[in-house]
Amino acid sequence: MDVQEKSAIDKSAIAPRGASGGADTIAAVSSGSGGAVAVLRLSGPQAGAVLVALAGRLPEPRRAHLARLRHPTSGEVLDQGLALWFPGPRSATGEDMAELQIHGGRAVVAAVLGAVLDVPGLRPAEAGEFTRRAFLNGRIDLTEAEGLADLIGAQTEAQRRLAFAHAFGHLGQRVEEWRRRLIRAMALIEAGIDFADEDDVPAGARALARPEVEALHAELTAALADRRGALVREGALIAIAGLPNAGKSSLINALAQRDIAIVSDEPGTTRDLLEVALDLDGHKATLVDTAGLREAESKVEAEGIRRARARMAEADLVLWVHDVSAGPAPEAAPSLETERPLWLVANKIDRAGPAASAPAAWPVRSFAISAAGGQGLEELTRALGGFIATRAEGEHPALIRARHRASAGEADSHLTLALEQWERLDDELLAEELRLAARALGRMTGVIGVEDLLDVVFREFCIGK
Ligand SMILES: Nc1nc2c(ncn2[C@@H]2O[C@H](COP(=O)(O)OP(=O)(O)OP(=O)(O)O)[C@@H](O)[C@H]2O)c(=O)[nH]1
Ligand SMILES: [K+]
Ligand SMILES: [Mg+2]
Repeated sequence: MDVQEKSAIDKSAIAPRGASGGADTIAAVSSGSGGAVAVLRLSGPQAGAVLVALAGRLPEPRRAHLARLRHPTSGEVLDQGLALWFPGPRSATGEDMAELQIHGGRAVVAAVLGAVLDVPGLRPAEAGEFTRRAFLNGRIDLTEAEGLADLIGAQTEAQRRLAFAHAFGHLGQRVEEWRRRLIRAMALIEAGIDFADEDDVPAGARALARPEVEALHAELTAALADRRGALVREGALIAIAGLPNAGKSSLINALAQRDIAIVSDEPGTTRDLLEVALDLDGHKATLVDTAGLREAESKVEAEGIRRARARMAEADLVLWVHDVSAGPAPEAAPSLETERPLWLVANKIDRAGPAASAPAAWPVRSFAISAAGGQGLEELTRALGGFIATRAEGEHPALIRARHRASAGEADSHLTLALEQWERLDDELLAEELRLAARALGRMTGVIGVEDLLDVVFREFCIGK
């Protein structure tokens, strides 16, 4: 029986659109708009010929060469710039590639790109197509492609660091290592199937495989329990809660420095959840303003309160806002029916004076602020950034996206079943469970069965990447 999983995908089934036999040659501007220098990239079998047509000759591989760039048919000089030649397969996409660094002016870029695309057989690249070709040619795995998308989109320092590790193979290597170990365990069991009558196969092949499967199962379960990747990528969810009129909406407006929520002296102003994405001291967070918690006076308010409680139950942190001008903070932290981390934010210290601002002794962190006046907000922002940093720190987590968690979860459930039924399943069925687990892991890096996923992954890219 063949115990090796297919190690490469069937490329013909997922070749770039429009490809016939060999791929087309694609071209696009890969630099952002508006810079002094624009970078034009070409990939495909005609890249070298186009470079010769424009720059006069093929530069030495991977060396920048200053060249006059001419229109291939009219001979008109279009610009002077740097030409680079990256012969495949040792290029970013695995194909022959050319790069032109030209002046970034709109007219220059349009003229050079136009001249390139005038060459028969050349066409503009679709969004993410360079990266897609790199994946199809085995230069990167699917998790690395996602990492690149995240790196380009990273908005905070923590996201940049995570995406960088991700883009350069951290997750892919770990998952491939899991998969290889799984295939080894499967091979042991299948050896038992195929050669049961031969003497040299250890009788205890199954017994040898079990500790390895147990170890893998434990590692996968731990990776699934680790939510740090999601925390950095999606950001922390911070719910602002409290009694009506505590100043929750005032606080979200102050932290966002924008007028997001309606503030009024009427209790029960906020009904719907209001969310805003913020960069808190270099860390991404989503803040949610919620309806004040009390006995609802209307159906709409009751629904608002139900939503508030539901969102609080999911939050990484709840900020409990208390109006100190209305009396001292409650002696004990309010029961939220959930066990989320909770900080006390004593608000309106401008009104009550510093004496009243000292919050009651809660077993949590507390802050004294004025959402309206701005006091204490800087300290609160820094503490929130620190909270996210602490929760997200440590070695780079394995599972970052929902897609990764789904694959790992599927693998995990096959391993759980295999271990539970270990003695009852015959060799063939046991090996099948392990094979299904290996397949689920293979989908994460894209070595198998990812045709349906490619559009989802590569859609995130911009043109030229
Ligand atoms: N003096 C003072 N007033 C404040 C402060 N923060 C909020 N307020 C006032 O308190 C009142 C209620 O503020 P909101 O932000 O609407 O309170 P809320 O908690 O969102 O109220 P609901 O949405 O009704 O639950 C408004 O009149 C605000 O102007 C503060 O720091 N100092
Ligand atoms: K209010
Ligand atoms: Mg409000």
